[in-house]
Amino acid sequence: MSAFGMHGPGQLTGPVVILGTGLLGASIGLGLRGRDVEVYLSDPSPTNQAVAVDIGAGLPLSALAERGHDDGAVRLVVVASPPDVTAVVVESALTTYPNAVVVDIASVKAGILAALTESAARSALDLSRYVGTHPMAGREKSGPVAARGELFTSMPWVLCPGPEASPAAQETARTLALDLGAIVYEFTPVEHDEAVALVSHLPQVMSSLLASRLQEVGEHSLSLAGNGLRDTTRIAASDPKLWVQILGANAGPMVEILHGVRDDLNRLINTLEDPEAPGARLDLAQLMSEGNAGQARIPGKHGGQARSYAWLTVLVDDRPGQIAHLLTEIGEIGVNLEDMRLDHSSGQNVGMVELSVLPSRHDALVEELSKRGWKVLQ
Ligand SMILES: NC(=O)c1ccc[n+]([C@@H]2O[C@H](COP(=O)([O-])OP(=O)(O)OC[C@H]3O[C@@H](n4cnc5c(N)ncnc54)[C@H](O)[C@@H]3O)[C@@H](O)[C@H]2O)c1
Ligand SMILES: O=C(O)C(=O)C[C@]1(C(=O)O)C=C[C@@H](O)C=C1
Repeated sequence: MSAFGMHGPGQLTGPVVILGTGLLGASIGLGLRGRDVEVYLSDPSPTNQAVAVDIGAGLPLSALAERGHDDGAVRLVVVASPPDVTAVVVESALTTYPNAVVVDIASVKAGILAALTESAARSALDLSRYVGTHPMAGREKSGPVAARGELFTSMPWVLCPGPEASPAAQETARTLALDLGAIVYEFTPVEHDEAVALVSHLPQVMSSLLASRLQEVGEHSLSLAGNGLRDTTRIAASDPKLWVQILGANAGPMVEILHGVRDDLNRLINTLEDPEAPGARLDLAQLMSEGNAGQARIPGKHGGQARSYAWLTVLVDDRPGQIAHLLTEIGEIGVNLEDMRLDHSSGQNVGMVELSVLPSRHDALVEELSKRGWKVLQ
């Protein structure tokens, strides 16, 4: 596995065809249109296709011929369909667009390459033009309405070329990812599936398991929900149809990891059943510090080393223009924001803007914002 740095934007040339215009397909279309690449969109759902066109992710595929192109002119096809139909859609794209590189972006990779390899053994399928890829960027929402052109900025994008993928096809796939601002990694399909089982699929399962505990709880208890619960359950809102396919296609690596989680849960249950037993407190401390050690290993933005940021909270009146005003003032103060979260206290006309900055800039920002009349909580 290896990682590649960024190059200047806008090197990909069209026409590009995107098959599947949901969250990911429409986000890729928006990102490419932002770089003036010619993009054509197709989706079996007329509504998803029309919405993607309306938000500016590209033109309907029917416009390809109207613009004087035949199928042979298409340079790149991005397959952004659900995982279970991806191999079939890739196969048909390789046939329909004889000169195009075809990439897919499905969340699991080994099964798709295996299905295509099997088809190629029976037919004249040209897998030198196919590269499996996976942008490690998404949202808990689906469909083109949730699409964002900047979704991929500074996020990992994995290339998983099969043995037949030509160097030119791999270069096109890499250029797509880099043009959309991603950091490119190269993994084998099997390495990829094992890695995402831990860093993507386990978090989804844990979040869903946790949130499912909330189904029966009374509203009285739920009214105490704070950020701990929100932070750990955001992705429990993800699309079940997509995740049934992802988990089903990566069952082997998941089962191995879940056995380890089960062992840890058993250990915790045993400890809590007798919290006064000798060594019990030490066990709990060890569990927490093992979590600390794992969390500290998660890389920060831009694929760099893990880094901790300092947070501050600014209270803003809940009226239009306040957040824009705050951000303008932070720009004037000259501090770079690393992250931002918004929250509202129920029943109060006040919003809370949580800002994260480099620790070395924290105190100066608190002081400057306070001087300018903002209410800052640290
Ligand atoms: N959601 C994420 O966070 C995320 C992140 C990275 C990769 N992915 C992968 O991207 C792909 C798309 O996911 P999404 O989140 O955009 O889902 P989505 O449900 O938002 O969009 C999927 C789209 O594919 C269309 N579609 C269905 N059958 C099709 C077919 N045969 N041909 C072409 N299009 C078809 C659907 O109508 C829909 O518009 C999936 O393979 C998923 O694994 C998702
Ligand atoms: O941020 C989110 O909503 C995601 O969960 C995105 C996420 C992930 O990072 O695990 C989920 C699945 C995809 O295959 C890729 C990205």
